[in-house]
Amino acid sequence: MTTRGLVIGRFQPFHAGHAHLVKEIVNDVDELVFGIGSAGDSHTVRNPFTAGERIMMATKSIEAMDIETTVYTVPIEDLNRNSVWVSHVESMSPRFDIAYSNNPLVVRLFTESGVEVRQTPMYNRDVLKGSEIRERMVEGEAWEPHVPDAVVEVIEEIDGIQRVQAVS
Ligand SMILES: Nc1ncnc2c1ncn2[C@@H]1O[C@H](COP(=O)(O)OP(=O)(O)OP(=O)(O)O)[C@@H](O)[C@H]1O
Ligand SMILES: NC(=O)c1ccc[n+]([C@@H]2O[C@H](COP(=O)(O)O)[C@@H](O)[C@H]2O)c1
Repeated sequence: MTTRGLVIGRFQPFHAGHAHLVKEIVNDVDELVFGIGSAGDSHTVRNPFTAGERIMMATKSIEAMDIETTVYTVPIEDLNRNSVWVSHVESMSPRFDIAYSNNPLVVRLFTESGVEVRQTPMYNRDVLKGSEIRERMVEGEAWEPHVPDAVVEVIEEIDGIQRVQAVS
């Protein structure tokens, strides 16, 4: 039977740590659901990019990684009710067997719902962190080495740096 994993994060933006994460998970599963969380949010300091923009970043970056695994990208909006969030995620996603996250609330909600959760190692977390990369964009410091080339291209296409600076 096909084993399918779900990973959920905001990916604001998709960075090199996320690329490591995807490589790690696809060693484990036959198919991956890539959940874009807080999908309704954009144009804020914490969530500058729209769900569509994040889908482009993730899809193009994962495509360039040349992996065999089928990846489904699914946008998932927040819900102001943690107790039913897992059902909400399940209603938006292909069926999955394992959820991958290091977020304590996400781990708790899936575990309480009886879903197996696996945690994965963090790589070079000093720099490979969305908040750090967004800060570098605001300050005009080098952020490009820390994201896949495809993300640099998408951010250029959408004039993303100007937006991140404007909403900061
Ligand atoms: N450097 C990293 N190496 C490996 N996994 C990572 C790394 N950074 C984040 N992750 C994982 O990616 C998933 C999604 O994370 P998220 O989108 O919150 O990224 P983030 O870098 O923590 O962003 P932010 O600083 O905006 O919260 C989480 O499961 C997290 O554990
Ligand atoms: N009640 C809810 O809507 C709820 C609960 C837990 C996680 N989430 C979302 O899951 C995602 C988790 O990703 P991060 O690990 O990047 O924070 C976020 O988008 C977060 O908003 C939403």
